[in-house]
Amino acid sequence: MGREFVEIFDEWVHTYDDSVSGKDEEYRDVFVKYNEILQAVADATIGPVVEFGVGTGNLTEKLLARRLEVVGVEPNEAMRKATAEKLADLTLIDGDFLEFQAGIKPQSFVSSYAFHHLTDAEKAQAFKIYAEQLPAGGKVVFADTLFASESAKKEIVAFEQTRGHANLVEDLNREYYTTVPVMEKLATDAGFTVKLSRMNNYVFLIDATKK
Ligand SMILES: C[S@@+](CC[C@H](N)C(=O)[O-])C[C@H]1O[C@@H](n2cnc3c(N)ncnc32)[C@H](O)[C@@H]1O
Repeated sequence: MGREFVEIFDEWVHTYDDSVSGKDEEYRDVFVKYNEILQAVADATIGPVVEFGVGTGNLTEKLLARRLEVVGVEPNEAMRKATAEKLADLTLIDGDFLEFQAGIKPQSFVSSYAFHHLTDAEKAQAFKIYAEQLPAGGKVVFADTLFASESAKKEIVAFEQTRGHANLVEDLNREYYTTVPVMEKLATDAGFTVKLSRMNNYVFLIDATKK
């Protein structure tokens, strides 16, 4: 579920690691401090952990470096193949934020740069699923683009338009980037205490702990 954007990554898989390292001018601001952002997610995680939207495995590597038990969930076949080549021992399954058979009892659900593929209604559903599966003290740690408000989003989209970043503008309009107050409410309503911290001009760290 929420898989409507999966095919975009059939192409992007070939250049994704260039994008995150700042070589794609349009996305440079989105990926500012990429490695620190992923490290912040990994540092806030307790294992065993289910990671959604693994992509090319960059967050996974940081989780494994902490010696956490990880099950990767990735709906795009080309991304699964790229990550399996890098991390041969990783348990990596086809699935998504809402439908996954991880086969472990996780203490955390984590993700970076992917939760915006879900509508806000699907995000609410996801938090409920995680609340049911986690013990008290269990974590949801996501890094993703969020906007302070709908008007802040409009201003940023207009700014990117003026500087000719048409692909980024299309992405921001097409996918389900939500706001800080909405994300706080979705997590709180599902039974989490949530802390949001700004990581760059786009990305926030969402650190939620089950009550
Ligand atoms: C922008 S990439 C992020 C990759 C990696 N996590 C990172 O931080 O670089 C988004 C990833 O989410 C995956 N994805 C798309 N829809 C998804 C869904 N509904 N559930 C889980 N992952 C999804 C894509 O296939 C892609 O690998």
